[in-house]
Amino acid sequence: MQHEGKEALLRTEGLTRRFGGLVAVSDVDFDILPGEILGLIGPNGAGKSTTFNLISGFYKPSAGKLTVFGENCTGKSPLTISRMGLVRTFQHGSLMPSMSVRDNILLGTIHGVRGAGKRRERAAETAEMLGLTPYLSEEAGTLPHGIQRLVSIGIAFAARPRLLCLDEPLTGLNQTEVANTLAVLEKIRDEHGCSVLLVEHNMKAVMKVCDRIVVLHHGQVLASGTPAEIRADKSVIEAYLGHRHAN
Ligand SMILES: Nc1ncnc2c1ncn2[C@@H]1O[C@H](COP(=O)(O)OP(=O)(O)OP(=O)(O)O)[C@@H](O)[C@H]1O
Repeated sequence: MQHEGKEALLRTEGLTRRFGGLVAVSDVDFDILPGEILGLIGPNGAGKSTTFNLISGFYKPSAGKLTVFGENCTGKSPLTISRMGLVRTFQHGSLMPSMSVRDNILLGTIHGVRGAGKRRERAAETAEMLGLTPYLSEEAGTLPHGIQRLVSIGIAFAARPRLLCLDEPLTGLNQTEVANTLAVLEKIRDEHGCSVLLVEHNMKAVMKVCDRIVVLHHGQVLASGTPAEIRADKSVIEAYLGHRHAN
């Protein structure tokens, strides 16, 4: 499948994951295109984390196919997939709190950059890009939450992925920190052509920054389209309202 001449960076076809009798993700098809920020949203329990774990190799699919950068990656390990250029963060942070920001970012260069000098250069460039230069020598765990979240993105981006997958990077951030992080994501996309997959509950932020959005509900794709299309989609509105009423 091509989208206006663009070949997908990532494609799922019939992606399915069962946990015993529960089908967490069922027959999910979607693409991520070069240079786009794709939002993956859905009410609690919709299957977002499971999908995220499937595409980064942390879970093996029960059925279906995963293609990353044109290669069949179904059942491949997280390390193989990350070395190909799909790098992820984790919901509860991906940093080493007792290490400096510099050493944390250096962790992200281990597989992709040869030589200590080049690694330090990459870490410095990454910090500059994310506005983390003033914090390079600070112990990461002592920094404000918003800065720690950026360091987690910095570790992932230091590998210069072609596809950066972020698991709820905005949780617990204030408005200024959210705006700052969204600006960083746009910079990563605009200056490096890196695509971003954003799994996120902050709907306002998703609507603002994403080029396209895929909505999951009960483990299936309920809708996909531009933010304007998703905002106007009756089935999406019902899924979220129903969910809110259920709680
Ligand atoms: N390891 C697991 N074992 C059993 N069931 C699981 C497991 N992981 C997820 N599930 C179930 O699969 C369904 C989808 O869960 P998932 O965590 O993917 O949803 P989510 O959209 O990420 O939710 P949230 O927004 O609350 O994080 C839920 O019913 C959940 O209870």
